[in-house]
Amino acid sequence: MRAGARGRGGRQVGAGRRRRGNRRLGDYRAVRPDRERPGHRLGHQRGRLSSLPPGRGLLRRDRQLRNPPAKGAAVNVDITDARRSFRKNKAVDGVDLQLGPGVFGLLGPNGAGKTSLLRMLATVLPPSSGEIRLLDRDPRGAAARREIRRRLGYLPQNLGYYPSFTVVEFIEYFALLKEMPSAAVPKAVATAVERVDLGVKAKAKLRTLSGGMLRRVGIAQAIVNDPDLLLLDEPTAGLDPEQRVQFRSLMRSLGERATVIVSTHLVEDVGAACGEVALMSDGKIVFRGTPAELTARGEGHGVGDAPLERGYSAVLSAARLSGAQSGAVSS
Ligand SMILES: Nc1ncnc2c1ncn2[C@@H]1O[C@H](COP(=O)(O)OP(=O)(O)OP(=O)(O)O)[C@@H](O)[C@H]1O
Repeated sequence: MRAGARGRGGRQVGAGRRRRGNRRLGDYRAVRPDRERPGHRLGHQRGRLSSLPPGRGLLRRDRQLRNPPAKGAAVNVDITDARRSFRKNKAVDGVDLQLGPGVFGLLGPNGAGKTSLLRMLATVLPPSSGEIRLLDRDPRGAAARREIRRRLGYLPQNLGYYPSFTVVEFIEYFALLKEMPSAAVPKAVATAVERVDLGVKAKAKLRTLSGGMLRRVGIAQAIVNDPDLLLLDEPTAGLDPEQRVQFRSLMRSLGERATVIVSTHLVEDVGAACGEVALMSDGKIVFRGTPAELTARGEGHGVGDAPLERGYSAVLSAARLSGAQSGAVSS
């Protein structure tokens, strides 16, 4: 741990900021889902890729994909028939998921519903219907939600940054939002900074950092409280290859104790870091298994340069065909 990562900004984050920050992190009741997308709007924003509309056809709900965690393991995520619509658009359309510790990859094309699912798990987007239990608590209760948020780490797709904050100040700010004991904050911040390999930039202002470095600051704020449930929405976007390799190793080590869910478009990240993977299409989970099982689905008929990409494209094509057929039957 480097001395440079010790915070001087903790005292600068006053109660007023903390109250405001809590609201911005997403109040279940205050969410205006039809108007607003990201949960965080703390400062200047980096652009978001616009989502394409979902493909045609919907698959039937796939209950046999349920695969409970090993007996005796903590069930940190337990969701049954979770749905979230934005007007007529079914962003999440009947998802069942039970997850214990480990690294779980979430794959799927643009608009498949990955971010919406993660936002529900992050308690910033209430489901339209269905049951969600996180860390053995029901997030509909205010006290339970607060406890979940203390033990949660969330890197949204678009995290806003205060440009004039230093790296340490920013991560400290999130540590305080997560209600960590103030005495524990400086060490936790220093550890998080080191884990994302930003020790040399600890005192740098955020406005001076590159996009990839900012993403690493985002990862650091997500892990500062050593969360039991870590949700990462495209964490490796903008990271260089060396940093991506380091990040995968960080995920594997975090996943030994916590439940880590990573939404990504990079199938190599899934192959290298995830014990299990789910593929979403049109709001549904259309595949769940190990990366090796996904690879096997592409043998002989997938499209792509890498074996895992062929598995991905084969499952997706089958799901789209099945969705189109069920759409044709019902119409
Ligand atoms: N706040 C919102 N208001 C209206 N529609 C939304 C909102 N959030 C998501 N959607 C829609 O829900 C669907 C799922 O979007 P979501 O962002 O969850 O997908 P995704 O799989 O994360 O996509 P990407 O890979 O492009 O990030 C899309 O059709 C999207 O346009």
